[in-house]
Amino acid sequence: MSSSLARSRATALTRSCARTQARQLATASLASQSNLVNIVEVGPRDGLQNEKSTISVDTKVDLIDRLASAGLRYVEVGSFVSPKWVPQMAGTADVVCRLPRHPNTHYAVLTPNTRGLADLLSILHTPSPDSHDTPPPPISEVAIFTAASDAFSQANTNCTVLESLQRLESVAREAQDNKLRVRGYVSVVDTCPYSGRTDPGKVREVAKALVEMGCYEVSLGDTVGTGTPGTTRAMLEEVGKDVPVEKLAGHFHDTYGTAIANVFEALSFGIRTIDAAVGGLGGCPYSPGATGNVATEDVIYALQGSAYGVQGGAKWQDVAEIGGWISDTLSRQSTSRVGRAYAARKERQRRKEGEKAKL
Ligand SMILES: CC(C)(COP(=O)([O-])OP(=O)([O-])OC[C@H]1O[C@@H](n2cnc3c(N)ncnc32)[C@H](O)[C@@H]1OP(=O)([O-])[O-])[C@@H](O)C(=O)NCCC(=O)NCCSC(=O)C[C@@](C)(O)CC(=O)[O-]
Repeated sequence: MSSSLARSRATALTRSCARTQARQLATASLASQSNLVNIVEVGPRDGLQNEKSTISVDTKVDLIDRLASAGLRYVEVGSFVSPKWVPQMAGTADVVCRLPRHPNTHYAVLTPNTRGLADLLSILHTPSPDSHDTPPPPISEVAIFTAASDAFSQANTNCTVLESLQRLESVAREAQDNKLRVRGYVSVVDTCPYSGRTDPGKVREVAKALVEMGCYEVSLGDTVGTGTPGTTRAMLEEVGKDVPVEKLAGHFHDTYGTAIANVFEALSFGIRTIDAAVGGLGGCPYSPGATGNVATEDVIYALQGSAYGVQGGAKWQDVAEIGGWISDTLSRQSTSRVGRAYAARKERQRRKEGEKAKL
């Protein structure tokens, strides 16, 4: 065999070994991963921020209490953002002060800047006037958010992506100094409502920057809800080059009806944290035309009989009841397919029992 042929065979062998090794590593890492899915319930924040009617603090606290009682282990309860930008989040300070205590449920709030974080910290650090023994409100985490396009970042937070990352660095540092975990969001990972298709390379760059500033997890937001399993996979593969899958979460809006398919694509990629909103509530006020998040009850229902379970064991029926209640309270239709089917089934049963009682 000529030496150049031997060299090229050796190179091919090395490449094929490297590919096999990479495949084995990926399989081993997936196999060692739990198949339990963490659901981040964003209904009280992402869900309510876009509602037209005013929502009382009582209703918000009641919603959070019901969600935690149903077994949801992680609830985003509001945002310390400017009320001029997002009026529905104006009562977040009151919500935080009245949070129901559920020891197994983590609560988080969004803080877009140091002003928002300072408002949160002043609540956490001010002793309760009633009793010095009362522990501070149970907030263990903040979420910071930016985007993969300048146009969306400008519309949502009045600055470019780069400026937002600079702004968020001090928020992340200060939050960690105050023993709060930090979660990051990247919006418009599939399409931007102002500038069109998003470059997955930009998503990768921004997600990496968030991890570098200390985010334990980065949630990838298909804000507009245009993603398909194909585009979602391509974006995840790009981001996965710089951010380990254990640090990624999926956040899918359901505008084109592909959110559940995208959830399963993300799970098959190795992601184990999915954001969802009860009743399919939600939408970003700066994402015109986008509908709500994937419904929590739809995600839990779809996971039945699959290889995955739900961390905390929340039942889809309980979540559908809450989705029905909050939708009625807000005088809107639930967009959860499961919630609607469940309500229709209950209505049929009620009618049947009514007819039986008449006989
Ligand atoms: C970031 C800012 C504040 C910049 O807004 P700005 O106007 O550039 O801020 P500013 O520093 O110039 O301040 C302007 C005024 O706002 C006040 N202000 C300043 N900061 C705060 C604060 N934290 N809390 C309360 N007030 C605040 C500040 O005090 C001042 O008051 P004034 O002197 O005019 O009376 C603004 O753009 C903002 O609040 N944006 C929030 C937008 C938002 O909440 N969007 C929805 C959440 S993100 C989302 O939904 C997407 C996600 C996460 O779900 C994932 C996905 O689906 O993609």
